[in-house]
Amino acid sequence: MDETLTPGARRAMDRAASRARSRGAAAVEPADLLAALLDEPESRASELVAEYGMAPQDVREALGAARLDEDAIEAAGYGLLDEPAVDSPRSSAIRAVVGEATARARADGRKASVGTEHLLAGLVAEAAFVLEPLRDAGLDLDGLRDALIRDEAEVEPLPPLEGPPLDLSDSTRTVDLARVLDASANRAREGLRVVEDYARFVLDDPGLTRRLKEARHRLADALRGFDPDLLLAARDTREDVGTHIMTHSEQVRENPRAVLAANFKRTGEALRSLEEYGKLVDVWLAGRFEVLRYDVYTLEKLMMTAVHAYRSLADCRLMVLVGGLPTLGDVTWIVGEALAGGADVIQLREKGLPDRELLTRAREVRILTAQAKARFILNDRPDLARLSGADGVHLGQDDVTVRDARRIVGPNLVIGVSTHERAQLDAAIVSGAGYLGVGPVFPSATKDFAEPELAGLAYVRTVAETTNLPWFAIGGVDATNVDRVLEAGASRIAVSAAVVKADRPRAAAAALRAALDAAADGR
Ligand SMILES: Cc1ncc(COP(=O)(O)OP(=O)(O)O)c(N)n1
Ligand SMILES: Cc1nc(C(=O)O)sc1CCOP(=O)(O)O
Ligand SMILES: [Mg+2]
Repeated sequence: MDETLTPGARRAMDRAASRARSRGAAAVEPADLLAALLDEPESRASELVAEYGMAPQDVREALGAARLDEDAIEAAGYGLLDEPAVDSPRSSAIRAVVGEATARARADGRKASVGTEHLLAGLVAEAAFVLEPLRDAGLDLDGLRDALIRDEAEVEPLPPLEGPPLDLSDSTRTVDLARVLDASANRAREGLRVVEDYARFVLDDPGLTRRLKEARHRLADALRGFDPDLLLAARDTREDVGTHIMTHSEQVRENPRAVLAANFKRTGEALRSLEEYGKLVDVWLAGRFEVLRYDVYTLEKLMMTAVHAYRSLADCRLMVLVGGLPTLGDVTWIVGEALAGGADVIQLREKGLPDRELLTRAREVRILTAQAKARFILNDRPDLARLSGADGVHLGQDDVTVRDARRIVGPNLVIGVSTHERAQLDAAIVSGAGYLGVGPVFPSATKDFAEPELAGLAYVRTVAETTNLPWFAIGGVDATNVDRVLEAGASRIAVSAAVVKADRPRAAAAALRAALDAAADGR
């Protein structure tokens, strides 16, 4: 480790590593660090979070952290680390967080020590997606961000301004204002473009790209409210003192995700500047920047959720839904066969089992999937998904909403949503779904659908053209028709009967896997 931590920050990093280990995760993630920071109520990070609306124990509860870990540790047979886990692998997100924290500590003039408040600032700056869901539970995230993420250039307090406020009848002052607006307009335009490039080229997501493009056009439209000649005439980039000031955190970007996070931040700040200084020109116009700023916050949340989902499901292609089996032994056997055949996601879909029995089965599937490095999704039940340490939960149109489920499962679990038509697809994406079920493609032996309810291959084609969020074609898919599903644009499928009711489940899964892999190689 190259950064120097205060004892409190070091304890937090060690606890984060223990939490990651107890989840069976390969690397420490931002949510591990957040929960670990709040384990000590006396830490500066805990005090700050309490100051901005949430008691640390409420945050942990909202994250599902403390109980989840204890249950997962117990269920998976892991022990908490006795030794400090300072050398545990860190995800790229955590590295960005610690890099930012180190830069913040330096800016505070405390070269020798990164404190818990700097780690919290790093999380707010580089991994805001773990804190976003806490807004619903009462966290004033904007206040916390304002308190922690001051511009480093601002650390040296400026002397108070003397003299009268901006006088727009004075032409010099008009030029000053025009310079502010021009610079902020450029920052907002550029920031949005960088973010759009991420949606377009990294996520390859047509829906998100379109929404960002629309936001860029709305910005351009609002900017027409200012006199363009005046803004251009006031531009004086060579003499702008700000162009020569580069902070450490502006120079270092660890990965494309860090570029994305920094540019959302930059765009939000520039829009705030346009809004505030715009009030001196036209209050109504200022309101348009405010609306745009909130839209950008929503897009930030959607995109960060998508990035998280891509990362957790990027390589997954074959989901097998397991359910309707008489005993735990049957479940264990089928899951083992499906995994051996190449399933990389197991969804436990049991209807009507007593909760306790369902949780026992879920915990068993969690252990089997973790051993095989596969994902585990629980159908219908966010509460039991959290208790069993699942990677995610699947919700249908009649199940609890994504918003409500998020409050139960916390920020880390992926939430999948069933969609059967275009309107549901759009709504699921906006709701923050991490992946989608797309079907029913064909009549199913597992679930009854009336003929008009079949979404068919046409819907598969629509989804393929609309989003690049991970999605699974589902409903009657088997070895006889999988090629048609793949030709329609699917690259992932979810099946039940084709594997669970097969004479040789392992071979059935392997045949589907081979078809999926062949299609992926051909693309
Ligand atoms: C991947 C996937 N897609 C769709 C569903 C169906 O969910 P839902 O509509 O809630 O129906 P039930 O499975 O609960 O009967 C799914 N489970 N998985
Ligand atoms: C549970 C379920 N949901 C669907 C949907 O379209 O939302 S299709 C389906 C059944 C999936 O099982 P099988 O592969 O045996 O048809
Ligand atoms: Mg359901």
